Amino acid sequence: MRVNQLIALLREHDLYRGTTAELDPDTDFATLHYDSRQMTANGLFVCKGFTFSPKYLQQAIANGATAYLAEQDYQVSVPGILVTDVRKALSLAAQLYFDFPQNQLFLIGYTGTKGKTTSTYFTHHILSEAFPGQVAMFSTINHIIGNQPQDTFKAHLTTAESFDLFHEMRQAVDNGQKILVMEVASQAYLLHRVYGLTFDVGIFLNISPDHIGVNEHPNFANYLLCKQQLMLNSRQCIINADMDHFAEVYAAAKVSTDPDKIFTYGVDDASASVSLHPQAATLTASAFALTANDQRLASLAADYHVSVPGDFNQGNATAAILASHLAGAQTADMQAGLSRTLVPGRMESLATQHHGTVYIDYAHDWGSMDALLHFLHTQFPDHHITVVTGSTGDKGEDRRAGFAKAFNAYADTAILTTDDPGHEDPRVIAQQIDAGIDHDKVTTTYIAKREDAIHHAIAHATNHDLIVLAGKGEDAYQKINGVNTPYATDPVIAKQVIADLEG
Ligand SMILES: CC(=O)N[C@H]1[C@@H](OP(=O)(O)OP(=O)(O)OC[C@H]2O[C@@H](n3ccc(=O)[nH]c3=O)[C@H](O)[C@@H]2O)O[C@H](CO)[C@@H](O)[C@@H]1O[C@H](C)C(=O)N[C@@H](C)C(=O)N[C@H](CCC(=O)O)C(=O)O
Ligand SMILES: Nc1ncnc2c1ncn2[C@@H]1O[C@H](COP(=O)(O)OP(=O)(O)OP(=O)(O)O)[C@@H](O)[C@H]1O
Repeated sequence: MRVNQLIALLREHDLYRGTTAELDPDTDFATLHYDSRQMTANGLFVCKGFTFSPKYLQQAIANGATAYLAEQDYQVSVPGILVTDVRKALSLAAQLYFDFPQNQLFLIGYTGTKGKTTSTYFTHHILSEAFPGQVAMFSTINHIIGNQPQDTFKAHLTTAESFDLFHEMRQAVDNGQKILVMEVASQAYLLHRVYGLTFDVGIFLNISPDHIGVNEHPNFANYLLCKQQLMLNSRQCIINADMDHFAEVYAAAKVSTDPDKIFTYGVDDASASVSLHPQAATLTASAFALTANDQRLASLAADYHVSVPGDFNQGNATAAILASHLAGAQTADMQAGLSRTLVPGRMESLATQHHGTVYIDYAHDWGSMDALLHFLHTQFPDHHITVVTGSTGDKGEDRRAGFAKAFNAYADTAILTTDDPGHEDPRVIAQQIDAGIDHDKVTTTYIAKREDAIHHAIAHATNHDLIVLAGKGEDAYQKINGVNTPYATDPVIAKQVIADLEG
């Protein structure tokens, strides 16, 4: 990466402030990195981060950095390129270093408080029907950058740091991928991980208060603003017409996108581009039909079957249908892809012979718990609903009261247990949830060990029961006092309990 090209790019974005010492304009950096431990010879080191320390720059120089990119002059032995915003500069530098891989991909990005992972999986499955072996995916669970076993690996963040994002995009392109579907967290815009990136399709699923607090968003307005950035940075937009703040999100989309390229969907909504008509829901799947109000989408008018239950998943599926259509998939691909998609830890259902149906679901805040329990309560009103859950420590304290609210509305029994307590006492977290529970409506028990809580719930259930194991999905750890303590996972434990009980 030539320094003069980098400076030109930084100037284009009005980020460049000068250098701390003379830098040969023909300097060609062999490496770029933001982690001193990864630095190698003739590299450009990027100084960024809440916990950044100048000693990292010294270490990077010792490892081969011949210049640095930063917001301040660190007065070290190598020259610095100074910028007004180093996170934006890192994103641009990464694009240049990896030769703008996004230009060789059809890019689909999902934002929303809930449903990003599920919709991303739906879209990946549909597009893989249409374009086998050519669809990359960056989700909270897995990244897929090619077709070899080593090209699928676990994610660290919902949206990766810009450098890692463009690195993986480059690998995906080199592996023959033509389309990328990815999740775009609000944090990604807050921390400029996707700065300078334009999506071919940006989808806004929904928004409800979450991720507000220390190290996240200062308030809801900032959370909404960050999420709206996806609309401002997408060539075509898809928006859920039924969500809160729809008008504001639509207005944001219109700032940069012709209304002809903004598509909406809603339940029984004749004014949306496509209208979703829910059909029969079963304990383990759901079905719906679409009608098109925008004649360009007439081919999407059809019946669809989704292998994961939940009315909210019909909305997620509709978003995926629209996004896949814009990427070139056919209706038959959508029907096949949706019927085959299972999302790890999201509405996974286990049928038993004598102990009801067990759901494993990632619901870990009020919005998701409410959506899940509302669905079960309204669709299966004759069933008894038992929820096994805790709430994470060290963050999201308002989730505790939110859980109680959802239980009061829709649950019969709550078994409070442990879920990533961090540095807090899980019993105290459970007491805080319990404090909001109306005990005339909801029978509540505390069982500290999650494995025992799951056993208790299933063992006491009959075929009249729906048991929801909420919050952990397929997480294989409990975060306790800063340590990821191994945990067998909810599905493994539930399957074992069912096998022990039923043989
Ligand atoms: C508070 C926060 O958002 N932190 C994120 C941020 O950290 P940062 O850039 O401030 O860097 P840092 O971890 O303080 O480290 C400082 C710098 O020193 C460098 N370093 C460090 C040690 C060393 O020896 N040498 C060295 O050079 C590091 O490489 C880094 O550049 O950028 C890092 C990537 O470069 C992220 O890993 C990190 O996410 C933390 C772990 C995190 O948990 N973030 C959450 C809030 C998050 O982003 N969540 C969203 C999902 C939200 C949703 O569900 O919607 C996500 O996208 O996952
Ligand atoms: N459209 C939706 N509306 C409300 N709740 C939903 C919706 N889609 C999924 N959920 C609930 O939210 C949980 C998380 O879903 P998913 O992982 O797809 O969302 P996400 O946006 O990736 O979430 P997170 O940001 O928490 O990782 C699900 O397990 C389900 O309970």
